[in-house]
Amino acid sequence: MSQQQLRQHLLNARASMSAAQRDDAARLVAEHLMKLPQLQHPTCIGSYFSIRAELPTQVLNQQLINAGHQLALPVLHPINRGHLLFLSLSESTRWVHNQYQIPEPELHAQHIVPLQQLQVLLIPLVGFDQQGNRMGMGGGFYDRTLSGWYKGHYPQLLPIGLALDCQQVEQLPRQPWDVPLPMVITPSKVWDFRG
Ligand SMILES: Nc1nc2c(c(=O)[nH]1)N(C=O)[C@@H](CNc1ccc(C(=O)N[C@@H](CCC(=O)O)C(=O)O)cc1)CN2
Ligand SMILES: Nc1ncnc2c1ncn2[C@@H]1O[C@H](COP(=O)(O)OP(=O)(O)OP(=O)(O)O)[C@@H](O)[C@H]1O
Repeated sequence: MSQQQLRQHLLNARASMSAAQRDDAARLVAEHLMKLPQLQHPTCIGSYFSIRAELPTQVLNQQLINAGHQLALPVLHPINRGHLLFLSLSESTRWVHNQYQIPEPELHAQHIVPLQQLQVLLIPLVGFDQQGNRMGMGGGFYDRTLSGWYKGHYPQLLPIGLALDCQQVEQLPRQPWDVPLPMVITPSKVWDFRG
């Protein structure tokens, strides 16, 4: 199976679940997440605005805000193509749609949160394997975001992939730029890939 066929296969698996099943899954993932030591005091968390059949994050995001965490959401970088910026959310955040029709906070330079300030980064997955290798939508956005982390630039940051159980495969082909995740959370389990 080619990379593109595998991505389509995993997207189909994800889409075959009902909205109610996905909501149940999101509740279980939120329970796992909220128990992590990193979330036991108010902190700064990068999250995402879920679309289509992704693990839903709207309820989870509100739960994190209610627990006192500061959230930052991804915005496609307007100049540095293929890169993401993370913008802090507030009650006055205005939303715009990006080129993929994903809602993102309106870009204001003063709302940019550098990765140095994030303790946790929640990452949408199309698939993941038993070594923590991930597959995304194919834009390389999170590969670029994670490359600095992989080099040790943000030692405080814990990247966590969020997924449905049906998104796990035994082994994904690993590209040179792929950064394996230290942790993935699915409804059934917290997958800790750290040595
Ligand atoms: N909710 C969410 N937000 C996210 C991501 C994500 O995967 N999920 N991203 C994760 O990287 C970034 C956006 N990357 C994306 C890359 C491709 C497509 C997508 O739908 N691609 C279409 C082709 C569309 C086109 O080329 O115009 C496709 O593959 O069918 C979506 C998001 C940042 N924000
Ligand atoms: N660190 C990087 N620097 C430059 N280009 C990169 C980097 N990481 C990935 N790319 C490019 O991005 C493209 C997409 O990579 P890939 O198919 O692995 O995306 P993905 O991991 O599925 O998507 P995403 O990271 O958006 O979730 C590749 O063609 C690759 O050349």
